[in-house]
Amino acid sequence: MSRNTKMKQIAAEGLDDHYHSEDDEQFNSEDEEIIEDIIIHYKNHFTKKEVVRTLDKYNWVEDDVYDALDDLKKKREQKQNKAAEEKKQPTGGNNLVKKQQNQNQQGKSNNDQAMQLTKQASSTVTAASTSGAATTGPSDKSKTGEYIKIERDVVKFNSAYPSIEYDIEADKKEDHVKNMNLVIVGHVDAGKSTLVGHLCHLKKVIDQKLAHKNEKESRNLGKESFKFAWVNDEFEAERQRGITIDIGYKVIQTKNKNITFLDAPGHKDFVPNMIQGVTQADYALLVIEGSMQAFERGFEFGGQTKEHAFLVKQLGVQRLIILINKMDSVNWDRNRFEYIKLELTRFLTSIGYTEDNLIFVPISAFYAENIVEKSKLPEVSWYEGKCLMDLLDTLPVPTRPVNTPLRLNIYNSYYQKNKGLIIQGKVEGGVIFEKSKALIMPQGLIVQVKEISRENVKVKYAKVGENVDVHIVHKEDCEIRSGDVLCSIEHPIPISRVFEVELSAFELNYPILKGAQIVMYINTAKCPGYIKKITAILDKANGQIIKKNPKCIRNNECAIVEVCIEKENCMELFSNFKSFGRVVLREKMNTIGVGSITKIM
Ligand SMILES: Nc1nc2c(ncn2[C@@H]2O[C@H](COP(=O)(O)OP(=O)(O)OP(=O)(O)O)[C@@H](O)[C@H]2O)c(=O)[nH]1
Repeated sequence: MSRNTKMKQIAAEGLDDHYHSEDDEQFNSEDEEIIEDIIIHYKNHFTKKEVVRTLDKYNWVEDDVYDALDDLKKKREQKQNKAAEEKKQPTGGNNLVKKQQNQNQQGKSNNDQAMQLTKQASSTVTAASTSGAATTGPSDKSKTGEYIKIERDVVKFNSAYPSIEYDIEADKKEDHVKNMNLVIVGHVDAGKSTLVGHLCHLKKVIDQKLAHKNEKESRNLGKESFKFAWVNDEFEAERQRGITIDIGYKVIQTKNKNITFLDAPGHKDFVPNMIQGVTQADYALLVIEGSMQAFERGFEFGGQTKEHAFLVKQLGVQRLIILINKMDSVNWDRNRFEYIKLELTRFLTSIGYTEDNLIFVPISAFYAENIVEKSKLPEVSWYEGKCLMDLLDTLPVPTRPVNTPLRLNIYNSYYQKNKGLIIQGKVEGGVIFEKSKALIMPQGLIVQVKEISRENVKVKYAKVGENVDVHIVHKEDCEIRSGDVLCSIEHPIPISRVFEVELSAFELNYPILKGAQIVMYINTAKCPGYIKKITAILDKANGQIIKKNPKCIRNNECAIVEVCIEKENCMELFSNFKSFGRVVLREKMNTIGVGSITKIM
């Protein structure tokens, strides 16, 4: 019987004074676990006695206990802060970072002021320096929950990192399966969500009850054709509009791999969400609607096929599987397939793909033809290639940079009652270990990694390429956004507001001028800013400068520009970390360029 039930029983029996103090009490293991969880959650804030007293006071109703302790903690902190303020003597360094953080949080930072602060800061990470590789174990000098003084070293920002050896083979018991991330892109309504939804049905990734529910509800709304798409499109707005808005994640196992399918939205308005999916992907599936007129609609100016293919390439995905979908609606016409293949090959090779890296498969996502099994329909007998899942199973898992400092790109975070803060993200570099310390940037906050889980399974460490949930010891006042980075304390990711980009301009309605207001996407972070300087126009073929200090950048030109963003953000040289060194430029809902960071200032 748990303490909670015990208390209720005792209360019912009118024996409220049965328990007096912690000293004369016996707790069963469940009680101990609850007490332990609370103590861990409020590390260094409450004693066991205080926790037990509060639990007793609130009849072991945990939600009430957490609320009460939260209140108490806040009050104590306010009191302590007040006392500290009174004592405090003005100092330089640490206040500088706080000041920057305050400015960032309040969104009030004025460009020149922040630049001034950036220049004043000197050149090492003081509180964080540790003897070994900080990513492999806790640092004894730095304290969890402490904001450290991140000092800027532009020379370091612009040099290569040392190679780091991680002792991960020591843990042989842990079976790291081959993980692969696949993003699914394509023009709106091409059938991306239907494909993932149907795969989930066939692979029994979703519960049959949910499948029936989706079928029934979509039929009642006259939208039965979306019954598979609803597996991913769970939000009301998505179902009403019949489109995907946010990235959907589904993990499906093949014979040899765990494949995470990232279902990206096809609609023009949600390209930023699509970019978020692409930045996590090893390969991309480009879904094309094969029906008459539909391919043409998606392929022409204003359609998303070209923009998606271009972004996928520029964001570093080299291999594309092109699924020509809805082939049932054209009677599996081989000529239609060959025509689309020809047109797409022409375009895709013009933007840098090699023919060897393009694979075309005719499919019907709705009728599951050529998806998990090769189609047996006589109309499809002309297709000699593999079905989608067999193809995916044969793709090599890309080699990933394990010997780099830890870089975990955060794309979501949420607070779980009784547990603390959970960070969801992808390890882009190095290794993250449970019970280690790491740094959240750009905040400069040291955190303790309590637990790591992959696919809801606890693991001792996670390597580059893996999507994980990281449970960290919670710090209430730390606001974490998509695009922040959990990184090694010893080798923190650079942060800056000003940087140089080698940019390829794309689909411009009018030239880009100096001072143009733009939105930069650095990995998944959205950074508003402006073009500070146009340094040169480059020859696309050989990268040589053909014009210095031009007035503007025209469509399809390649240029070197200096960009200034409103707030400091995490970034890397493209040559150090591709995923943090790539940028996408958008203006008024259109993607106007893609580039790589060549200098951090
Ligand atoms: N005939 C036929 N229709 C299909 C097929 N695949 C998808 N559809 C239909 O196409 C419509 C759009 O499908 P979705 O899966 O929502 O398309 P999407 O690409 O995910 O759309 P967005 O996420 O909004 O970009 C739905 O009505 C599907 O039933 C197919 O193989 N054959």
